[in-house]
Amino acid sequence: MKDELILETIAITKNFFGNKSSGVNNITLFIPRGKITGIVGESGSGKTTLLNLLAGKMVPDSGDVFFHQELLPDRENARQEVHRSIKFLTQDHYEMDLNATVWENVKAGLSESDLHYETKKITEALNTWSIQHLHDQVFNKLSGGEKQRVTIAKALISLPEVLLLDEPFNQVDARYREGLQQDIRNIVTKQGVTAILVSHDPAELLSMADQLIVIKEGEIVESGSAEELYSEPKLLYTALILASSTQLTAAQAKVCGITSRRGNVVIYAEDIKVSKGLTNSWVVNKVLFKGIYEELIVECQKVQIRVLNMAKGKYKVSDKVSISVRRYHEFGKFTR
Ligand SMILES: Nc1ncnc2c1ncn2[C@@H]1O[C@H](COP(=O)(O)OP(=O)(O)OP(=O)(O)O)[C@@H](O)[C@H]1O
Repeated sequence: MKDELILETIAITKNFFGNKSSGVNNITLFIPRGKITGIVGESGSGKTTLLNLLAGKMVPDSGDVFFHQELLPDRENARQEVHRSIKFLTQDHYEMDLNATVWENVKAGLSESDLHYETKKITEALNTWSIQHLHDQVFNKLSGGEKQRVTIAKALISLPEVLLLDEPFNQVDARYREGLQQDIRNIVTKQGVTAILVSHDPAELLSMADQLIVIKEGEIVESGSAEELYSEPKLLYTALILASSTQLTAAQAKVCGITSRRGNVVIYAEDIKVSKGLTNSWVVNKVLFKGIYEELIVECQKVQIRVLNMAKGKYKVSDKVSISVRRYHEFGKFTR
């Protein structure tokens, strides 16, 4: 069955100061209802601009945005229902009352019909987002992560149809982050909310997004399921942005035992195995601590590659090792 679309953009362009290298260019995009769409791209590629256009916070210079197949009105003129149906969650907390308490802020997210159940609804929301103990604290005095959880609680208390998330978890510490990601997933699957997520964390996008859109210089350059794009990236840009990896020329790849006909090789850190024995022609240059695993930088004939190593402590700097490459990706010289 075909996915029902909730938001569509047809050839939208937004340039700042007439500068064609900024903003977004000619983007046509279909957002399926009840799914998480992830948007990924290097800094300045236009991700936030695209979210602003989808939220009606910016008006495109040309092209149209449709919500439920109707032209999306801009926020200034928008009917209240559209405002309530599309929630935009940023880190600047622009919709929060900085001097009001957590309780008052979350209450401000309630729709009129929910006001009868005010206490019950707010208590539930505070519990869901683990902020019940902060209910009488002033918003401005909270930590970055606490502010973010209050902002999410307010945005979701009246169950919007679409939730736009711009780097929603990057101020939240690791202890809460996974829980919040799971909560957003649950809201999407159980309540049918549609989420659009911008993040710089590939692991977050790959684990959360049903479909991924890759943006470069304001244009969509690749899209597909998270798994597809990770396993079979068509572009060098996508491979480098989605995984911890090493990019090699054909000559450098030869040192790793790879004959490349296309000229550019990318090896994901997880696809290289390091061991002691056999040729031992590689040397461990660096051991990077990454928490539950390590990344090793190993070198041979001036070629350095990045290797994911789960056996923490097994290798130290200057150790001689052998490598075997399980999988690699090849790209043409001019593949962007
Ligand atoms: N209000 C604005 N006025 C002028 N230029 C802007 C404005 N907003 C964005 N831009 C420019 O448009 C381009 C895209 O910016 P945008 O914030 O959408 O990128 P991004 O992909 O979200 O970046 P980041 O990952 O760093 O947040 C950048 O070159 C930026 O400088």
